[in-house]
Amino acid sequence: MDIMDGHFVPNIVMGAPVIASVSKAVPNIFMDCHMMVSDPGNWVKDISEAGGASYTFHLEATDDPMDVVRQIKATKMRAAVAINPGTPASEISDELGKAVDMILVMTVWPGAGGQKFMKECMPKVAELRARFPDLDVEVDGGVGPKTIDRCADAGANIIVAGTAIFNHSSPKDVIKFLRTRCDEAQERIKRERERIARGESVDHEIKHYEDGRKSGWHSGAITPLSYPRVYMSASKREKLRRESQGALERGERPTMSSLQGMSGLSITPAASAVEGK
Ligand SMILES: O=C(CO)[C@@H](O)[C@H](O)COP(=O)(O)O
Repeated sequence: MDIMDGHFVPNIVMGAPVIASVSKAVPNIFMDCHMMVSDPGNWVKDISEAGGASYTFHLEATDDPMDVVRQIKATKMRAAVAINPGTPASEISDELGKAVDMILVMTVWPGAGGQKFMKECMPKVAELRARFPDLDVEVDGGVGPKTIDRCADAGANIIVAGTAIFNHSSPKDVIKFLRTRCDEAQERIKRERERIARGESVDHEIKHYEDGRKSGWHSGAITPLSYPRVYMSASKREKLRRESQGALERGERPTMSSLQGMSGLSITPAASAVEGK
């Protein structure tokens, strides 16, 4: 459930009343609420009372993430923290990683469906999987059959997919495919981790992906050299971070067209996704 406030992101999509309606119409539905909002602490109570099961807030939207986690944990909801493409994984402290149930690594700039998957975010997934072996690590944005292997190999075990599912003639098959790839990769990562714990070596597997590029990492290793801590130049990271936090800090907001510019893709209107279903 994508909740957007038109401030943290340049788009507005539903709020607690819609969550409550869905909850009423589909009893016991598990609603993973991705709060793309400027003031994440403000909506915890409303979303919980509306039937939300998991509350994901953005690290860029708060100065006190631990306080937001405490507020979420005071309800029955699971707590999760999301990071934008410009935010390094190292911004997630050990304390925060241990306090949440899930970390969401955005693979597009939040604000709209139909954008291009940013594979540059994959090292962050691998880093977080290595630092928090038992945590749910979610990816969201441009994920589908063509990009799932990168996500699964890096260690993501929870997938959000919009266009790939709603625009397909057989959504069930796509869901099954994505799930199977993640489950297989998770088994492999667990085996690798066990071998590393026993002091055995693990081959550095280089994978060749459909876009002709290759990459690979020790997905189960915990040693700092096994995953890149810095995956972008410091200046690029700062630039991206400024863009991502601009709305809050300078009163500037990314626009729908700047979002398109960042991803390099056209944006699928939500209405056509629904029609596709
Ligand atoms: O939260 C977001 C974007 O803000 C995502 O959930 C996208 O809406 C996923 O859509 P696809 O990229 O899979 O089309």
